[in-house]
Amino acid sequence: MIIAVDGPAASGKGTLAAGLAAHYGLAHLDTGLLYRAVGLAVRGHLDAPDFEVRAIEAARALDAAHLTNLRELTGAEAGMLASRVAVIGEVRAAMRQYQRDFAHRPGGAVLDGRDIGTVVCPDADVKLFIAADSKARMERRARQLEARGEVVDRYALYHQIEERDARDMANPHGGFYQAADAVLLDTTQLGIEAALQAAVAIVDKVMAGKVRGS
Ligand SMILES: Nc1ncnc2c1ncn2[C@@H]1O[C@H](COP(=O)(O)OP(=O)(O)OP(=O)(O)O)[C@@H](O)[C@H]1O
Ligand SMILES: Nc1ccn([C@@H]2O[C@H](COP(=O)(O)O)[C@@H](O)[C@H]2O)c(=O)n1
Repeated sequence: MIIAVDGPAASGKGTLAAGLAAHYGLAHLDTGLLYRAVGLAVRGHLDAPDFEVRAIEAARALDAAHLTNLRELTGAEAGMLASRVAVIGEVRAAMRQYQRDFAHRPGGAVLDGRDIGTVVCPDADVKLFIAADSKARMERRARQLEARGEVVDRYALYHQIEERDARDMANPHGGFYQAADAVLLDTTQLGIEAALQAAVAIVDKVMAGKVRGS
């Protein structure tokens, strides 16, 4: 079984994807980490004339060894850098096969990101699109950063999240929209456990429908 989980920044899709993977015994890939790793690899070259070339080279050279420094990868700077490299078509193309190979591994997988249900795995068995309002997402991200000792300016964080979402949605190479066959799950009013229960219920219902339809 392949489950695609897409949604905007800090909507909780990574938490849900990890929970679904544990529930169904599937492997999990947070595809945002791939873009974050490429972003960090070209940090300091944002205004250089060869920025795109460097980003494409970094994407082509990416492997699992670049995904280990989770503290740096999950920081705010990496998130902004990721959304800058994510608008480069060749960067996305370079990482597409890695994601598809992961998805099609024996035993199944859950992938979360922006374009999993639309571009990376249009053939996924179940597609979820996770939403939550901007204020809830900002508050979740603020608490996450504070829990690891960072000082948070909530006003700046809110605008960072909005700016990143706007860039992601306007990305002509991005595929960041709800797939026609994705189920929308709005978690604004749901805690982590309730959101996971709702996601499991959706997956079970979609898969039961497939069995009945086959
Ligand atoms: N339903 C929820 N209620 C409250 N907090 C939540 C909920 N879902 C996730 N969180 C918390 O919000 C923070 C962000 O969640 P998570 O990393 O899963 O989001 P994300 O959509 O994967 O973010 P990004 O794509 O920007 O990396 C985490 O600290 C997580 O524990
Ligand atoms: N499938 C994806 C995943 C991520 N991106 C870009 O990376 C940024 C960081 O992603 P997070 O999920 O870790 O927040 C995100 O803002 C996108 O620009 C992507 O394009 N496609």
